[in-house]
Amino acid sequence: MTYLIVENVSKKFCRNLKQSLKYGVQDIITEITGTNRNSDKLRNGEFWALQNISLQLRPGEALGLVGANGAGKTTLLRLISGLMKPDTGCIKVRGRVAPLIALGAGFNPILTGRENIYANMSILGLSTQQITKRLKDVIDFAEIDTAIDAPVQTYSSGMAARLGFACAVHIEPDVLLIDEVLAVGDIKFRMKCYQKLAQLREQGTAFILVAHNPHVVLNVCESSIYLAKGNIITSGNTVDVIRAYEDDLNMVTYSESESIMYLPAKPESESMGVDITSLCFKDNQGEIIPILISGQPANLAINCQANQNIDNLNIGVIISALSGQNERILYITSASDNNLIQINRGAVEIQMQMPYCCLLPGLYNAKLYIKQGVQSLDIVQSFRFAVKANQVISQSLFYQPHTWKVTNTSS
Ligand SMILES: Nc1ncnc2c1ncn2[C@@H]1O[C@H](COP(=O)(O)OP(=O)(O)OP(=O)(O)O)[C@@H](O)[C@H]1O
Repeated sequence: MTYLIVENVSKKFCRNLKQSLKYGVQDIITEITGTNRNSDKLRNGEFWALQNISLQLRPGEALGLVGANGAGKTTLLRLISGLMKPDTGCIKVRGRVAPLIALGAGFNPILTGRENIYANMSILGLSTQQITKRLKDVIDFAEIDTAIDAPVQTYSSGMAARLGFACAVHIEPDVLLIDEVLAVGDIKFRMKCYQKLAQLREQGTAFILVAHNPHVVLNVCESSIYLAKGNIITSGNTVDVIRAYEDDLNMVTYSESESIMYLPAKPESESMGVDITSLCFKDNQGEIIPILISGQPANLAINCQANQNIDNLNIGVIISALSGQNERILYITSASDNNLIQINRGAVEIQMQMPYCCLLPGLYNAKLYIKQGVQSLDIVQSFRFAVKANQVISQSLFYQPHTWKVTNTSS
């Protein structure tokens, strides 16, 4: 049995409002008159928000939908929920579909929470009697208490979101469409939502979960689809799909030509005796590594030109993540390693050798300095590099190289 079949579905939009309205009127006329709409062709100013999308959903199945902003995820959920019609292809749904697209957005602000429960759940297909029977469970789940008889416009966004989620899950849908909504609410309520979803799943509810955060999809869905610019890039096992998505996310702003950074030669008057000439990562064989791999060796090669023999050098490396909050991840100095460095006149390569790169997949920035005591001799503010993984490790904060060992301890 299948709850949902999406077959070769495409949807086009037009960004120009005036043109879009004109096309809308044209479409209505051709639909009424039954003439050929040519809906598989783009008209001037139109673009495909989704193209030839096919998927199936069986009872109890959880499908993750990942992709960058504008990939078409919400559009797909809107089509499945019946809020929009596809331009080509067809969507077959068996049973009741509950869209949780924008939690609380469907509420009427001047109606009370209780009135909104009736309005919302009846739109989703329940009779007044059925709603009355479930009312207490919905209010309890949403933890709204006495505020249930106050207008929804007096609710905090968290309260409205909780009420929206409570309504959707208590209609006991066959297919639940969830768009990013699990990101709302406090941790306690989020845990409750996950438990409720697991319970619904056991009862046979299937769902599609859209999330920007790959952790959420990895935790909940066995299979996933990665959408980009309206097309399916990969589908199948969530672990493989998330790996492909994360690799693309990390590489999108990084080109391998950045893997070695050359620094312009300084005029003699500006040199402090030692100048950094290039930076790159190398493997243990001395080959340049264009992209680091979590868990594999990586040696930061700092090439310098020294115009004299110098000793007592302190090399500092500060690594921060370019994704996220730009927080500092690593701060290594040769001085704190009790390893003040001595170099001879001429060209020299200093390596900061890491037997394992413990960084997670992502884009990073390294800041480097060479100091002698408090005197700064050279500094590089920004050397960008990328890290990827050979396995999915995004549920961790860093990569810990490890092996497993079993010892039989029975005598
Ligand atoms: N009603 C509309 N009219 C015109 N363009 C639209 C309309 N709705 C969506 N789009 C466009 O279609 C594309 C897909 O949008 P959609 O909202 O489905 O992406 P998304 O993957 O859900 O993105 P996000 O992660 O930012 O929510 C985008 O380029 C968007 O600007």
